[in-house]
Amino acid sequence: MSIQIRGLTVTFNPGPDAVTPLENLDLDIPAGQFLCVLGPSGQGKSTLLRCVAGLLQPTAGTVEAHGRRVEGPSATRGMVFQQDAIPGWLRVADNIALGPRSRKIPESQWRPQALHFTEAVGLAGRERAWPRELSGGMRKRVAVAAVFANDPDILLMDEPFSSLDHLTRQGLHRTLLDLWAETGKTIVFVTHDTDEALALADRIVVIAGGGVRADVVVPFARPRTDALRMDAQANALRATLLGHL
Ligand SMILES: Nc1ncnc2c1ncn2[C@@H]1O[C@H](COP(=O)(O)OP(=O)(O)OP(=O)(O)O)[C@@H](O)[C@H]1O
Repeated sequence: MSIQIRGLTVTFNPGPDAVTPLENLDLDIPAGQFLCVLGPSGQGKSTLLRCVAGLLQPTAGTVEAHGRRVEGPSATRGMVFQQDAIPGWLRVADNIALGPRSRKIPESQWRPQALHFTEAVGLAGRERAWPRELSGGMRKRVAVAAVFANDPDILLMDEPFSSLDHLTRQGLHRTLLDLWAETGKTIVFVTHDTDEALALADRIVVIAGGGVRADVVVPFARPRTDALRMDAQANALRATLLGHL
């Protein structure tokens, strides 16, 4: 599902203490793209994602998903947050089934998908575990399986892996890229880490000063390995991006 953002402006606290992280921002995201949104702290990345999610109404401008105006949250747009947002009182399997169950989808429809994504994220055999019995990386795997099991068209991910160590994060990158390749969903992934964006994205936009400061295509084939850190073209792209941060 494609996303069109036109003239997006968000002002918090109108008046003398007004903050306007986004001002007249335009962005088109084609269906199936893996877009990373990069930017310095406090420049409106999360605000942008919340507008696309329908969790925040813009002060001006519009967000459209597949040609329809976003006016509130919808199951067609799934979110994964930085915090461990999975409910601690639900076992792994119930966490992964939470979305379709709460939408009253018949179990015969969601059960095979839930099992598939449980396996795909590497949690087969842990279905009856409680979140507190899992590592931080495994809890993230539950969150990723849960969002895919709810079958949104668009995945909005706000620094989902930033609390994880390098190796755990790399593992989750591989899992996410495999699931993205398999399902063809549109992903908007916010990060402040240039290397994470280069590892994941088809395209990277830098958000700063209210708008899109840079918009680059990432030309590297997948799977991308640590060798990318040594690659001259990747270094040039990294330098360009860092120059905008
Ligand atoms: N609900 C709110 N009320 C008032 N100001 C807000 C609110 N949400 C965000 N802001 C302000 O808007 C600006 C942009 O915040 P936002 O969280 O979108 O930035 P960000 O780029 O995601 O930052 P970070 O990388 O640190 O997460 C900041 O100055 C923040 O303080």
